[in-house]
Amino acid sequence: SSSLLPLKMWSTTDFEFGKPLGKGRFGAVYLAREKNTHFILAFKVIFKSALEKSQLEHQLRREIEILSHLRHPNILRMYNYFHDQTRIFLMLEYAPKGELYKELQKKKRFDDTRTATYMEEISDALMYCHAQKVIHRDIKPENLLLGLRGELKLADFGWSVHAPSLRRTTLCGTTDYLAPEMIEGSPHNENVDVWCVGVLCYECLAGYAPFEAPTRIETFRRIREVNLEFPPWMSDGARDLISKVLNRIPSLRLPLQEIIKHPWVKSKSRRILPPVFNDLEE
Ligand SMILES: CC(=O)N[C@H]1CCN(c2c(Cl)cnc3[nH]c(-c4cn(C)nc4C)nc23)C1
Repeated sequence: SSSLLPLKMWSTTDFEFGKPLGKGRFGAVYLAREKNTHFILAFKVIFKSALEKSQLEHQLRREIEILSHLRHPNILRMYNYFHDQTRIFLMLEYAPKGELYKELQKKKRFDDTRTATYMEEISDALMYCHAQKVIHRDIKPENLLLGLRGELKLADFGWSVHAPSLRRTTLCGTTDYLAPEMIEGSPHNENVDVWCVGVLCYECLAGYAPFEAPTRIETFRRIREVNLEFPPWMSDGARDLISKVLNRIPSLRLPLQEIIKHPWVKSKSRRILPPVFNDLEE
């Protein structure tokens, strides 16, 4: 059986590299193709020198440890990883339809069917993460990719690689998705993820984030007060779901299991699951 074979040690010579898909502080993500099988994947290259300067080695180790065990149709897969003298290489699933936030910028806003489908997909992915004791997956449109059938792929693994056009140019990244308990610095649990699902649902349907404000301080105040106003085009079903998820008290937020069963999600979602097939190392 394949378990008797020594685990294949990959190297860059096994691949042909294509265009950069995104660039970041630590390196870049390239399109790549395995030479023998022509298998297409995304290669994240991280420079050890940049990593050492930022003391993020432990975070990268933790992220690699977590990601290598997560297998879910709506979580971007990490097939393997290896390193050479100067760089670390993460072999990642390639998401052919790119980044959700670019799609949102293009379409301005999504309809109920598309948004409810995303809500079912991301809730299922997060239920799977929470079952593996993995929380706080920095959910925001920049960290969500789209698979072959347009399905959501949670692509977060610690620090985001920004494609050439940065979306939110605020200093420390977007504040729109921070949960109240994160702003107050109180301990956060997996319910921060549930809050982000509510913010994402609103942003997909409205075309802008629910607590957006000219300054970060005002955004923080709107978050703490859960100052929610819905655009006229937002359906009652969506307003009901968002109001039950965006609760200031983490434990009172509608749990993921209930989001998936919510009448608006049940009636509007058109989720399709990809067929399971053998992937790179099997
Ligand atoms: C948060 C983050 O990692 N952002 C980006 C950088 C490239 N990366 C990708 C990763 Cl890690 C995986 N698959 C991707 N597919 C694409 C992409 C496809 N199109 C048509 N356009 C793009 C862009 N990008 C990726 C994710």
